[in-house]
This record gives sequence, structure tokens and C-alpha cells, in this order.
Amino acid sequence: MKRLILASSSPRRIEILKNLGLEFEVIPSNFEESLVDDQPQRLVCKLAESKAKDVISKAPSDSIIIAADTVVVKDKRIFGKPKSQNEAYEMLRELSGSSHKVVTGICIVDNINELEVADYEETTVYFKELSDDEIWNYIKTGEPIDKAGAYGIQSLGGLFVKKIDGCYFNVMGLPVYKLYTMMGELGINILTEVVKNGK
Ligand SMILES: Cc1cn([C@H]2C[C@H](O)[C@@H](COP(=O)(O)OP(=O)(O)OP(=O)(O)O)O2)c(=O)[nH]c1=O
Repeated sequence: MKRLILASSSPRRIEILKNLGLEFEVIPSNFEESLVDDQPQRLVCKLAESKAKDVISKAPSDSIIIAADTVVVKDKRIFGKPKSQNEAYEMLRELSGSSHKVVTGICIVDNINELEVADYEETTVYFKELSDDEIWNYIKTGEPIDKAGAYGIQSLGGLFVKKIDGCYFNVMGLPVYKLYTMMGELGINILTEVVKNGK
């Protein structure tokens, strides 16, 4: 396969891709994200596409570039990463005792063949009722600050999740089934690649 580039600084995305056994390089994008007023599904695809395009010029010419963007959607409101502890509190208060959607957009660019695919995945997450004490104690751990919706299902935030409907990896920021399907559309079979590399 051509060189695989992950256009992300997210430790979760790096971990998920590593766990698949794929060989890849990380080139984070410097694209400045902003949550413009848009439909969430379209927004995450656009943001993922902008991240991937930002990395094209920094990547070798024979690269496959993967980028993603994750948001939390509650009653038509879109939550990205909180900018302060107070904003994290507001987000978690909103998510308490109800369900919300986590939407991740993925964009994959095949540099050499000038091909691009973009798509999204959605997961519904059901939160327990949270007391103010729980929310502030959680914020004190520092976990919410770099995560969409101010929680991480893979760590302490998992304590608040009663159940999910959909892909778990999508909530963490990189839905692997979707990635497998989209890479397939570009003629790349992740499983075959990993076996070929002797993993
Ligand atoms: C909801 C949720 C989000 N997240 C994370 C995944 C993403 O890293 C982050 C959403 O922010 P993103 O803007 O999607 O990604 P990022 O800024 O962390 O990284 P990059 O743009 O370089 O790819 O929230 C979790 O880790 N667990 C969760 O349960």
C-alpha cells in the first residue's frame, strides 16, 4: 500500500489505528476548526475534509490521508470541545439524564490517484442523571477539556454512560467499521494490508 497518514493529533485516533496493526505516520493538521451553523453531518464531513486537505502539501506524494472530526449533538445544538471549565459544566448539564448523538466525519484522500471519499457515522449515547458534584469532580480530573461534548467514554466518562446504540469507536473519534468500508471504496483492504505486513 501507499504511505498511510493520519491527519490527527488526537491520542484516541492514533491508539485506535495502532490497535488495528496498521503502519502509519501522524501529520496533524493545523486547520482552525470552527462550528459554523450547519447540519452536523455535513459539518463533520466538511471539517474532516479541510483537515485532510491541509495535510496534503505536507505529506509524501504517494500518500493515503485519513482525517476525522467528532461532535456531540443534543436537541439540534452542536457541542465541540469545551473552551473552559464552565462551558464543560454547561455541556455535561445538558447531557445529564438523557440521550444525545455523537457524529464523526471521516475523509480519506488518495493523493496519487486524486480520489477522495467523505462520510459520517452516528452513535446514540444514553447518560445517567448527573449531580453537580459528579460534574465538578469529573471536570477537576481534566478529562473533559480536549473532548467533544466534554466527556471521554473510554475513560472516567464511561461511568456516566448507561448504554449506546451504534459504534463505540465512533464515540472515541474514529469508527473502524466505517473506516474499513471507506478504505474499501478506494480499493484498499485494511485486513489484507495488516496480514501482508505480518501483524
Ligand atoms: C465524545 C467523545 C469525544 N472524544 C474526543 C475524540 C476527539 O479527539 C475529540 C473531538 O475533537 P476533534 O476536533 O474531532 O479532534 P481533535 O481536535 O482531538 O484532533 P484532530 O483535529 O487533530 O484530529 O473528542 C473522546 O475521546 N471520547 C468521547 O467519548
